[in-house]
Amino acid sequence: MSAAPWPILAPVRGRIGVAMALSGLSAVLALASLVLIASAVARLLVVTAAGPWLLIGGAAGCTLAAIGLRLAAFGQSHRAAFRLELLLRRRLAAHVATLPMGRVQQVGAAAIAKVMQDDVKALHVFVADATPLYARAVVMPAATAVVLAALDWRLAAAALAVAAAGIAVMAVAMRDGGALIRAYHAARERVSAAVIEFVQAMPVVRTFDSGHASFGRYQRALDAYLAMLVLWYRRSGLAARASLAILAPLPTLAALLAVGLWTGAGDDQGRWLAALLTGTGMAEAMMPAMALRDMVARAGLAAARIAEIMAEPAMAVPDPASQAVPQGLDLCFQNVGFRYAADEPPVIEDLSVTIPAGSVTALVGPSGAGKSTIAALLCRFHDVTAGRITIGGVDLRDLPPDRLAELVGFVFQDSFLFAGSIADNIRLGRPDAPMTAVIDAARAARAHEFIIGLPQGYDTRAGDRGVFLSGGERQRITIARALLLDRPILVLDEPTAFADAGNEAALMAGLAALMHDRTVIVVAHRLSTIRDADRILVLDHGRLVEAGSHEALLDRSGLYARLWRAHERARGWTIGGHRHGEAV
Ligand SMILES: Nc1ncnc2c1ncn2[C@@H]1O[C@H](COP(=O)(O)OP(=O)(O)OP(=O)(O)O)[C@@H](O)[C@H]1O
Repeated sequence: MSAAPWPILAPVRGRIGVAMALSGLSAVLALASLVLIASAVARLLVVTAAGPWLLIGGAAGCTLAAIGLRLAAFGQSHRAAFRLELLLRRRLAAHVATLPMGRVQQVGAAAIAKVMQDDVKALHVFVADATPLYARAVVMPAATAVVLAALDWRLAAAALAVAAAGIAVMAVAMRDGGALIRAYHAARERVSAAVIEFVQAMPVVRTFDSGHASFGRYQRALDAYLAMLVLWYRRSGLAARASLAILAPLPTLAALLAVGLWTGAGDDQGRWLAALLTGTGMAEAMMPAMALRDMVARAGLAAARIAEIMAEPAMAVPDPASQAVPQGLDLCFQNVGFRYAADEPPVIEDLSVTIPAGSVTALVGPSGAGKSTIAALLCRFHDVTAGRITIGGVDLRDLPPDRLAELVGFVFQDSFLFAGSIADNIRLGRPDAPMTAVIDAARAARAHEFIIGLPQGYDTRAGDRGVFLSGGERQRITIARALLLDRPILVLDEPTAFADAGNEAALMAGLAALMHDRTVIVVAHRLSTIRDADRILVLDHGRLVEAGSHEALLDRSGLYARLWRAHERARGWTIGGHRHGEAV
């Protein structure tokens, strides 16, 4: 992983350059002010000399200008930081929007959000605060060395020797610095992740282990973090403190005094005073170098993570010139194969089946058979790795994404609600839909009754910090959303997953309305919900093993018949081992 943040700062390089130049100039003026003060004091020591008002005025002017330039430098760097933050967030958002949905799920929405928030923020802080300091840490010692050399080479040599000793000891403190900083940040991130997991998993934690085992992970992360800090301290603690002591003003002052007295360089009071005033600042200006190195490393890590997301390949989009138009809406799987990663075994193998337009097709099979993967392939969350899927004879990959979205609607298990009103959530794909259409969709999805019971009805806020809705209620809102969109092909992955026995029937009635005149592919665990499907495709280990109507499949006495019998048995049994209807 590259640890250099500079390439990613290219869009604001100009502004950063100006900020650094202003900061460097400010350092030079601060130095000039010291030289002028030294000259003024030297003049005052000579009784006959007239009041050195010009020098004092010059020093005051230089100081004010130095302060002004420093403020201007930070102003520039902050403007650059805000611009960079805006640019990076926009670019990341635009790029993430082009990634295949399946890849977004694999990388993890939380991980992507962290890059877009925290890593971009880290670069903001770096540009805003570190770049002017960086310029100062380089310009100030260099300019001081020049001034000292002009005053007296022996005094310059003394100050440089102290600074060199400080840097040498600092280099010892920073050996393995890059690796240590990376390990330190990795340990810190593990602590953050463990805290988040601990808090998010609180309901499970409290139910199952009263916190002992789960706290262990957090504890281990903290222990590793502490061990990291101790190691870092052992490796570099003494050297770091020694370097800070050497780079403090006193050692330089002592060296300048000693050399001045010894060589006679101090005979010229003006020069000596100037050397004493300016020389102490040389070593001190180098002190932030250590903190800056850490900031550069942190910004480098953030930049590398941003670059990693930006390097994720976008979903292949068809050539805009190719105007492939589906002839009808038959869905056809032709020798479809799919694997989640090149080095993993296929989860779908040689699937060939045609789903006629207007039919209801159910996908069933044991857990892990590949049902949800097929649903995801139909929505192009992933692209097939062998064969092809066509709509009306056109490969999904040859349809522009917005055209595909116009044809295929979906309802998945994890129904996401945006922060906004319930009505806006239903309107998501059709923001201009009239309220009557929203209510009709909610009625058909069996959501209207509970919505009007909410504090502000359809205007009640849902999603983040909104009203608390049950899993089934959220799912019915997403079904209403799909209904309002009115897509000709509908993919439903476990649409009744959260429904209880009572509202499952109501939900199925709503779904029946949704299925009317549409091509529907429904993934189901509860076989009772799909027994009326036109055709049931039975999958096992990624292969199509049976296909037919409920009755035909029962007659075959194959996998479907076994699944059905298991389903019936499960429905008949209650916890405690009593059959429905038995006296308890
Ligand atoms: N994002 C993923 N990355 C890697 N492997 C995955 C991913 N999602 C699913 N799989 C694997 O693909 C196989 C098929 O999973 P899939 O979710 O499609 O099965 P399913 O039939 O829908 O199962 P279930 O009924 O339990 O939901 C499983 O072996 C699963 O572990």
